[in-house]
Amino acid sequence: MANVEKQPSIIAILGTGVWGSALGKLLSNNQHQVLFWSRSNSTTLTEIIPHSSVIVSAISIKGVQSTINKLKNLNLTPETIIVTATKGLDPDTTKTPSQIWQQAFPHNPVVVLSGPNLSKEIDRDLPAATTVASNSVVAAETIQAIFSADLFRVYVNQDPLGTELGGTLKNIMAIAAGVCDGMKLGTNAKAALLTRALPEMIQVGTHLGAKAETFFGLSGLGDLIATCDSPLSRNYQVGYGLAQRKTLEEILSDLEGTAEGINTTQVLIKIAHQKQIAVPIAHQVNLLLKGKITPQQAVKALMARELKAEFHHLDGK
Ligand SMILES: NC(=O)C1=CN([C@@H]2O[C@H](COP(=O)(O)OP(=O)(O)OC[C@H]3O[C@@H](n4cnc5c(N)ncnc54)[C@H](O)[C@@H]3O)[C@@H](O)[C@H]2O)C=CC1
Ligand SMILES: O=C(CO)COP(=O)(O)O
Repeated sequence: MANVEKQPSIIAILGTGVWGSALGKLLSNNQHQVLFWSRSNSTTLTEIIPHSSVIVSAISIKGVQSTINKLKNLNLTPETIIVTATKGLDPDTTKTPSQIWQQAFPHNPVVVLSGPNLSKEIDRDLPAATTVASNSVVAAETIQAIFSADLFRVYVNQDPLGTELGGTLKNIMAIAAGVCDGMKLGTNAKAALLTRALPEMIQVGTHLGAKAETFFGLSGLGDLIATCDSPLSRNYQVGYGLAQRKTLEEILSDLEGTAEGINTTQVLIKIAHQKQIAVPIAHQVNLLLKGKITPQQAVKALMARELKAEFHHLDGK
């Protein structure tokens, strides 16, 4: 890590859901002053943004653009670092949250924070690691210093898109993993699913400009392992419920917080169609979410795919 001072900063957190609250707690424990904003509390953005050197967004994807629109009138200084912790894709533009933030604030450094970070475990002070990624190494190292703690280890990465897509795409795979466990398909099936999920994520990521190696890091493989193996994951819970033949409406009515994978699946299918990328697992998750197939039919379809070499470079396709 570069020689970045761990001085107390004033940090605005946008979104007071479970992730925004957990991030706020980490920062308060590091002696930073945390100012929270959410659409439902009485504090206004005008009251907190001008005082903050860092803005952390932990808003679900559906609220990112409207929150940015509110911030645009506030004349951010170009030194203000924007950190995005959202794991989703915009349904209208298919953009990632960091792309939306960067487009709105082209002169500000934008840092992606993503990793295997189930908020309930972090709230219980269990050890965890994450990645902060940016085109600005200085900004990423500043955020690394601000968040790092005895129980929260932060790595820097220079591939913000790959870091963001790892955390976003694994939500689709977490739905599939929940289905797999809910159907009690066994350990072999789960291992096969997760192992094939990773190259599917890499295929999409590299088509969109991310580096393949990023997907082997905390934000890719790390988050895939965490979310696909934990009943704490809301996306996993969605898949588990589908395997029990609950409707999506029934599942969502019991769900605590946001399962971004539902929207991400739809957006990914759109991207995959436009760019002609094969996304077999996401395709089955999409059909399941839409109620067009049963979990059993999804398994059958994945098992019946055309036989092929394990790695693309082996058959040149
Ligand atoms: N909970 C977790 O363990 C983690 C969650 N994330 C990501 O962080 C994001 C937030 O997740 P959670 O806090 O878990 O969800 P949550 O459902 O608990 O909170 C969502 C937050 O977004 C805000 N929001 C939603 N729509 C909005 C709108 N139209 N305008 C303004 N604000 C709006 C809500 O008010 C709330 O503050 C998601 O993208 C999630 O994938 C990332 C890492 C870990
Ligand atoms: O991204 C997460 C953990 O890293 C949280 O997963 P869920 O959104 O599925 O709960």
